[in-house]
Amino acid sequence: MMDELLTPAEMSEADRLAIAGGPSNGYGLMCRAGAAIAAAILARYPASRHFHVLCGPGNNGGDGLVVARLLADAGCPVTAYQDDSPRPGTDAAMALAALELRTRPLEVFYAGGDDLVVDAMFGAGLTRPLQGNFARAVERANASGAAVLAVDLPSGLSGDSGQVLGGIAIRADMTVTFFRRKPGHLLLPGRSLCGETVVADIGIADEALTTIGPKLWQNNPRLWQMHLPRPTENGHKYSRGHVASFSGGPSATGAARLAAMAAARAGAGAVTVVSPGSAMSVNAAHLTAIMLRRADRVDELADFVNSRKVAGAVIGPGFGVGEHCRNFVSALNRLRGEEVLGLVLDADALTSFEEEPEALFALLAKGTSSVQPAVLTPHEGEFGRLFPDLAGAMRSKVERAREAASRCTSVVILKGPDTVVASPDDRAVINAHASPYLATAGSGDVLAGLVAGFLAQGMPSFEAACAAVWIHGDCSLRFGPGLTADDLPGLIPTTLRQLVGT
Ligand SMILES: NC(=O)C1=CN([C@@H]2O[C@H](COP(=O)(O)OP(=O)(O)OC[C@H]3O[C@@H](n4cnc5c(N)ncnc54)[C@H](O)[C@@H]3O)[C@@H](O)[C@H]2O)[C@@H](O)CC1
Ligand SMILES: [K+]
Repeated sequence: MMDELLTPAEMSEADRLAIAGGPSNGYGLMCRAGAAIAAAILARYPASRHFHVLCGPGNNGGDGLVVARLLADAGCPVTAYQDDSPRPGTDAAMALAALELRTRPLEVFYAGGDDLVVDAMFGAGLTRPLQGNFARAVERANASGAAVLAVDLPSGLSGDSGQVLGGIAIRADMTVTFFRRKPGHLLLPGRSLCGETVVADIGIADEALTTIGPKLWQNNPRLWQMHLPRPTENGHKYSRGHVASFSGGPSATGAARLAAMAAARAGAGAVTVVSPGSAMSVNAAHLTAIMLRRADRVDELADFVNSRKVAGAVIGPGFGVGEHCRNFVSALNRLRGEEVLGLVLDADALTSFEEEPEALFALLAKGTSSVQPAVLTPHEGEFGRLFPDLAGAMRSKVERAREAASRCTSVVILKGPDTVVASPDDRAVINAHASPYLATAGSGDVLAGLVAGFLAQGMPSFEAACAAVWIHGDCSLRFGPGLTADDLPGLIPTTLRQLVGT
């Protein structure tokens, strides 16, 4: 499985373990890294007019020096640029000694549109914003019109957070990294600066992962496919999970119906829209396969959940912000682990606790180890209301989601073009499987319903959340332009069929 993501610190630990285990030493690994890059260049950009290799002072620069040597050996017109020679005794110093070309200072670098630029200035070791000749080289490379291939990471980009340190970074067409991807390859804006990312095998054995124990993955069906619900021959509708989706008032009913339809398409055997009396007729006019039940008060809600064996609930989309919402969330949470198996809180159910997030966290922490955690599905705005100190880009999106999941003892789906799913047990995924067309009104309601549909069928919360995010994204990729949230539920079966068969 290649889905593990390693932070730069974990990657240097993998390097260390590989070197300790042999047979390659550090210089050997560097030569393999350089060879993988040179092979990618000759395969993808063989007709470049000139090859410019920009080298930094560390091992990333060392990889570049190996690339320059191999390209020169292959008869390519190549220039290597480096300002400060690597420290004596380092692997990069060995790479420089083996290079028969004389390096040029970075300030003379200039590329034309038919050239190839190899960015080997900084990789995992970037610690501060690019300045001086490095920053100017980045500007010239980005403005050149030449194809750009980044070694390990585009220089200027943090491999940890996917953020650009100091506002300037290489914009690559292709990035070749080693052993496993890093979070910065998937988180934005990093992902868009990497271009196509290729992972090269440089001889680091997978056993290194056993020691490192990474808990972050790229979201992929391999992580959760085995948990997807499959109906049994003798199942009946309630044994396939009954989902309740909570409607707002007469002018805010559509979101609950979208969530309800998604839950049904996820395979829940029965789905009910629970509606205030004032919106019963509006909901009734739009529902067929989905059932309808009135509940204005907490006791009506509890009665319904208990008598109809509700196994999953989604509340928040269009529900309305305020005390009534807080009371319903509290009531559902009390039933969690007793009758309601899985609870999804979205939109207004999150915003309703804006003034007192700790009250929500205290509610959600009540679970025993046998109770599945609730699932919260905030976008950045809602996230900022519940976790104001974690808002903004100062910390990596993965760290922020993990901290939030731990605080609220729940699985957190921090939505966006680089959605992160984090579990209170520290597992997390980054999702890159989605189309930008998914940014459309109501799409989050469908996601929340999908999660509830899977939870109601007994899927564990983290796996249910990861599956819902990926499947939601897959639907958007298959539909493309013109996608509306109404289209999404109808697209779910084709994706599910590919994952679970017929
Ligand atoms: N044995 C290994 O560890 C291997 C490492 N590899 C390469 O090594 C790279 C990591 O090497 P390093 O740890 O040496 O890190 P880098 O080569 O990314 O940079 C390290 C140096 O740059 C300095 N620096 C950081 N930010 C700077 C800035 N903005 N301006 C000026 N100087 C700055 C640091 O103080 C340090 O001296 C990987 O990205 C990969 O390309 C590969 O060769 C595979 C094997
Ligand atoms: K680089």
